[in-house]
Amino acid sequence: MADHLPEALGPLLRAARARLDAAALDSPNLDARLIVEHFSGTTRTQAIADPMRTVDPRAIAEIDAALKRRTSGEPVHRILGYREFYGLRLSLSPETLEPRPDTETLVEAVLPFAKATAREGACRILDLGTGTGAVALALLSAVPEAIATGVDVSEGALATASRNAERLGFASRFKALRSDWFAKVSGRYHVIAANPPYIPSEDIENLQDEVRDFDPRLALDGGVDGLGPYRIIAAEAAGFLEAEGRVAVEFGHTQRNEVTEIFSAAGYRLAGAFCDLGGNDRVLVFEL
Ligand SMILES: C[S@@+](CC[C@H](N)C(=O)[O-])C[C@H]1O[C@@H](n2cnc3c(N)ncnc32)[C@H](O)[C@@H]1O
Repeated sequence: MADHLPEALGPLLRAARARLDAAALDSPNLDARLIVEHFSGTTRTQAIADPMRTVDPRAIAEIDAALKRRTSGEPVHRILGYREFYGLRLSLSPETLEPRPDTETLVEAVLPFAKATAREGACRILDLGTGTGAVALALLSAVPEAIATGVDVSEGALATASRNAERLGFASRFKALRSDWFAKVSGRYHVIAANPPYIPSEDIENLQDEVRDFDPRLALDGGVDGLGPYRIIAAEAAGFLEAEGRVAVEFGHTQRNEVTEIFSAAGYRLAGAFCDLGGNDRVLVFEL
């Protein structure tokens, strides 16, 4: 029988943490806090300042259900329905990858160039495989003069990206485009950014359960060697790049040499290489 959850905020948090701890989850403290705060509408400060504050019974039932989903392996942000990325709250849907902190490296890698380009008059950004819109919307938040097109082959992902753009106040500067990479793209861009699927097909089964079972396969599977999307991007980007524009790609931390070779063979020069917060190779920026 499930434990009865207390109705006072402090004890409720402790009980939630104990349940997740007992299920041997990686971050029981953080997950318990996120779940309790989200469904009770309370803040960390309230939990500290007023731990005996009573939580509504309906919220307790929702917290109970969320804890059950979490202990059966569903990622905490799928349960909440959103994830923070570059300071923006992005809604998720079954068709979108959960944006990861590592991808903020891609935003940081092109930001100085995007800002400088915007100062000169215009900055058009193409975000290939936009998912929730994470990369495009983060860049729009940091470069107020920029406009962005988010491309995805998934209709569901594009609907989520458009909703995120609308809710964050970027709708007038963000366009969602359904396209198989460049197939329907037109015009020229100062920045072409992509975090494409890069897992080799045969490795998908060996991914962590939370990734394999909850992130869409379309967002993960990069083909036989995981490099298929890079070959397409390297072969076609030049036709959509402004003179002196930049192409920036995220990749798996063991793929730096292969990605470099693919872009070098297509005539690009390396303009920058960036590691993620864990010190792994993560992003390369190219110019023609
Ligand atoms: C790794 S996810 C990245 C999502 C988002 N940019 C992020 O960083 O959180 C890759 C994205 O590429 C999209 N995608 C896969 N194949 C595609 C294709 N052929 N053309 C356009 N987008 C594609 C997927 O739907 C998914 O949204």
